[in-house]
Amino acid sequence: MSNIQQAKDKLRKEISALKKKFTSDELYNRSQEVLSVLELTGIFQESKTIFIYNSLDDEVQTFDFIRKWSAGKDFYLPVIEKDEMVFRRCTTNTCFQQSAFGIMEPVGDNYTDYKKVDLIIIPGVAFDRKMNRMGRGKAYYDRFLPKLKAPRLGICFEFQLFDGIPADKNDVKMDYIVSENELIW
Ligand SMILES: Nc1nc2c(c(=O)[nH]1)N(C=O)[C@@H](CNc1ccc(C(=O)N[C@@H](CCC(=O)O)C(=O)O)cc1)CN2
Ligand SMILES: Nc1ncnc2c1ncn2[C@@H]1O[C@H](COP(=O)(O)OP(=O)(O)OP(=O)(O)O)[C@@H](O)[C@H]1O
Repeated sequence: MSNIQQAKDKLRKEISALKKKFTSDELYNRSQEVLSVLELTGIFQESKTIFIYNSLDDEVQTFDFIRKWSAGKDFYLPVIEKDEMVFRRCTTNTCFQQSAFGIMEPVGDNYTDYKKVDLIIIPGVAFDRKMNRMGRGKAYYDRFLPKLKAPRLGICFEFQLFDGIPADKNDVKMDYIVSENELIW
């Protein structure tokens, strides 16, 4: 394993320990703060077709947010299919199926009209103020993002945001990062 991969794994463990200090209620409340910053941004307000994610317990919680905005915006969620990430529509009628990672993935057709996407909202384990992002170590987003021209907006809790994190040439940079306390672009 390279030095960068080792440094990333170490940081993943550190973040995982930090997250354990918060109850799920605290993470839910912080999620609401992060999302209220997101709602203030022009890029979110102006976007209609949005790629987002269905959160795991330790990520910014998106479930209520998607429902709240689903009348005015079209949301799509990731599905892992043959080790590739694809996106499917999420409406109030969508059926979900639990993936191997424990994520609820929409059932239905894959959406491939990538040029219509206005914004992609991306989870991460850690981000830095130079716009680097580190994920869960499977490179799904790093492989997917070059297919899309839409602005990339990372969302995270403040304790996941650093001045610098380990990054290499494959890591795709964010255009915006939003936390409870910061909006970076
Ligand atoms: N909410 C959400 N959905 C997503 C992602 C994500 O990061 N968050 N993905 C972004 O890629 C894709 C799924 N990728 C995932 C990759 C790893 C793990 C995971 O739980 N990994 C374990 C460690 C597994 C291991 O032992 O290697 C972990 O992080 O604890 C989950 C999802 C698509 N959907
Ligand atoms: N675009 C790519 N194509 C092929 N392999 C890649 C690509 N990006 C990263 N990898 C490899 O995949 C492995 C995991 O990468 P890395 O730790 O950067 O993932 P990550 O940032 O956590 O993933 P993700 O973007 O899915 O959240 C590394 O071995 C890395 O070299």
